[in-house]
Amino acid sequence: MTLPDLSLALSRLRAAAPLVHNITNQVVANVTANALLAIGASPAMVLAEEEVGEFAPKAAALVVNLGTLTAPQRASMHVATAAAAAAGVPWILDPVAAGAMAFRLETARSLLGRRPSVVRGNASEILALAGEAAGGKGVDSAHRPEAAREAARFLARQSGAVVAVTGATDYVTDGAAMLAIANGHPMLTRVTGTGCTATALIGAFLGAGLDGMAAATAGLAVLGVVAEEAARKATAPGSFQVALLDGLYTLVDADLARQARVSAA
Ligand SMILES: Nc1ncnc2c1ncn2[C@@H]1O[C@H](COP(=O)(O)OP(=O)(O)OP(=O)(O)O)[C@@H](O)[C@H]1O
Ligand SMILES: Cc1ncsc1CCO
Ligand SMILES: [Mg+2]
Repeated sequence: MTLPDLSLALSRLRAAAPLVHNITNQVVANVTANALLAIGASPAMVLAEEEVGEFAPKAAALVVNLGTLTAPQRASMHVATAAAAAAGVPWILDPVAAGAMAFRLETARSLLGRRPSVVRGNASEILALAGEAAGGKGVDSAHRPEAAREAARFLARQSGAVVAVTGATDYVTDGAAMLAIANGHPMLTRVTGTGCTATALIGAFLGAGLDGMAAATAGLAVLGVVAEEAARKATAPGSFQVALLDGLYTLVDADLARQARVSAA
């Protein structure tokens, strides 16, 4: 396939300033809200089962993240994704630790039936969803992304979603084409919620009207490019986290297009 054109992706996002509905975990709620504001989106964390069906149709995109899943949250996720699907609002699933616990795996599988536009996970999560390997070190991956490439392709074919598997190199597939994004920095693994941030950024690009392949590629390229610059400025996790947030705010289209290392894989 031709590579997604990232040259105007950021301008489109900033012009749209999409309202992004997040049902996410309690570790990263603040981090991802700040990342979405920095990139130019409007985040709202709306969780109650009584509210999500009203709110999801008003949003430009919905982000569903299983990181600190509880039974009430699961009920909210089913209401929100049904409402989003009915209203044509694109949504993205982050199946945090799906390989490590049965409740999450079962929840992720049932949500997959609600037709997410994108699923973004680490290698262990994607392998688990594809039924190929249980495990994961809690929320961290116990596998390399290369080990989950074909599982991602299988899962994309089976679910109809674009599947993104992250790690040192990220892979994005619609079940046929496969793209690699070779940006990023190991410091991303020393700050919590960078995968969740990747998912939220992809959600923002979906909300700006990009299709699943383009949104996933843009979101992952943005985070990777910004992380490289942040790692040049900061050499430890605390200052790196701040530099990452600043970089999301200062990044412009031309730098993204020049620094993104996206290729067919
Ligand atoms: N070794 C690495 N080198 C460069 N970039 C990396 C490396 N490992 C992960 N990344 C990047 O870090 C980000 C998060 O990916 P990761 O696969 O660690 O997510 P995750 O395990 O779901 O994270 P979390 O659950 O903590 O949010 C992605 O943008 C990915 O490209
Ligand atoms: C540390 C942690 N535990 C549950 S969710 C989360 C954030 C990274 O996924
Ligand atoms: Mg994760």
